[in-house]
Amino acid sequence: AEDVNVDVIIIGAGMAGIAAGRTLTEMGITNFVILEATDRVGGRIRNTDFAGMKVEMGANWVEGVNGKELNPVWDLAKQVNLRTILTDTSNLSSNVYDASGALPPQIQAQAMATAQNEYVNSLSATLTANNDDDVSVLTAQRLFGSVASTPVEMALDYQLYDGEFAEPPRVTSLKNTQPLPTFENFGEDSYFAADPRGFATIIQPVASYLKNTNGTIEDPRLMLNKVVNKIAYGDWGVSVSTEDGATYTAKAAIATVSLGVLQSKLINFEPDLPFWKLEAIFEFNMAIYTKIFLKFPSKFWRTDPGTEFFLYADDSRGYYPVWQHLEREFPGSNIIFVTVTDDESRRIEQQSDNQTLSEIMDVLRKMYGPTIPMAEEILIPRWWSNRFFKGTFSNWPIGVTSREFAELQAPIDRLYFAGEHTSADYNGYIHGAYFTGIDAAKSVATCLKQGQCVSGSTKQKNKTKGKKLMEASVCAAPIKEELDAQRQHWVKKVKLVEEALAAKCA
Ligand SMILES: Cc1cc2nc3c(=O)[nH]c(=O)nc-3n(C[C@H](O)[C@H](O)[C@H](O)COP(=O)(O)OP(=O)(O)OC[C@H]3O[C@@H](n4cnc5c(N)ncnc54)[C@H](O)[C@@H]3O)c2cc1C
Repeated sequence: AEDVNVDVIIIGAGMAGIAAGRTLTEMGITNFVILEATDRVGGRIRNTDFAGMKVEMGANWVEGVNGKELNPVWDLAKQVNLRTILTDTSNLSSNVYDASGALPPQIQAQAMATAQNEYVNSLSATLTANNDDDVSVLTAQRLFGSVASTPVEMALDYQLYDGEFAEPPRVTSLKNTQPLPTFENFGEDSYFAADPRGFATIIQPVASYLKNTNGTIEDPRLMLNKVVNKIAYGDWGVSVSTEDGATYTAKAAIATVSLGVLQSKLINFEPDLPFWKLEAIFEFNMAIYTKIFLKFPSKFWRTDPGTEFFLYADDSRGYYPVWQHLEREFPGSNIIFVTVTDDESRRIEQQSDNQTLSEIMDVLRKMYGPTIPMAEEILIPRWWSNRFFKGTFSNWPIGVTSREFAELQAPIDRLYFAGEHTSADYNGYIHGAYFTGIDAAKSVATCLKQGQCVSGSTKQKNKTKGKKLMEASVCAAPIKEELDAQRQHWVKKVKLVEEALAAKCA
């Protein structure tokens, strides 16, 4: 088996990993390898053939455009002349359906959703200004007295929150998502990538240091089909093993694998990651967002201006709720897609495509009547089942403080972490991944070139209790005593209740 020694190992060739390699190069470090599990560069930005077109199974939008700062992803899109279409959801309320067909414009429901969004933002600002504890988005909705309850309200609410974070308002942190830095800093607009070369073309300019003389990404340092299954680390450096039996040793490594992968057992860390790191990894959420594409022989949906998005308001929140046609992107293609998230994504990933198709046809017949044609093709991405992703993007849940988030980002010895889930302001997005790759590479360069290496937790010292619990076996005497004492306490209480009842019934 191979045994390679380099300065730095980058794990993962998504946006974060490729950006990290560019920054290392700019800082004079060129002796590195990029180990990528799949056979391609791009990670969660990936298109595929569908019904003679190219559709994006992963990231689709440049989110946050036309604002006070330039989104670096928009800059990249401009550099490669990416074909994009401005997304417009302003007309959504006139395009709502329920089980009995099209509904009249839902002006009131949409006005409520918009007003609520503003209220929720200002509450978040107040909490942050007063340094108050975080609450969930749902808590804010309850305070406002406007929890979505009818099917139409739920569909609009779903589009607004789950449609962005892929998890419901009851899960999502208010302080860390409302307002969202992506739209605050880069602008309110989003552009939908519809380019036959694929959205991943935006990585081309970032990867120029990996290009051969023909301009294709090909470099001996970029190693595809290399599945990392072990990372040994210490203040001496890192040693990374792959499933094919090779070992790579380096002064430092940058792991850009997704949060879902970190939460899985794919990579074995040696020594085990410290408790504070595990806690941060397991507290944060890997959400699931699934776009299901359908090809029809003919159109039965509206295509007049402003009808790109349409909603299905089912009694069950999140049941095939958000629809989009691709008539503007690919005229005459007769392709639409529906977005589901979270538990629905998990359910759908586990059943057959035919089962999903039949559920979808039932919904569409309710929306448009029984005579619509049958779909000819269906495409269901399965990001959650894929061991190299285990979900689609991270969502900041209620309960994770910024200090705990810093633990998610923090390096341990010479092992650094990057990837979308480590971006405090832009987690979940391509631009988040991009910034974290650059930042991690800068930290590594500072460590290797100037000997200034940071490591560890910001609250490691406060964490000794949890750490002790983790380290000690449950059978260790002191813990067993504590559990026994607790059990005794409850046994006593139950006895009291039993006695009281017995006396009453006697
Ligand atoms: C369905 C979907 C929709 C999205 N929509 C948008 C959107 O519209 N706009 C937006 O900005 N963002 C969107 N995102 C999020 C965006 O795609 C990600 O934030 C970003 O691409 C993540 O980049 P990354 O480099 O952090 O991670 P990744 O792209 O996941 O890169 C990590 C790489 O590590 C590799 N890897 C994993 N395990 C191993 C291992 N053991 N050994 C070696 N390599 C390994 C993976 O194969 C992958 O290539 C979406 C994502 C999905 C999936």
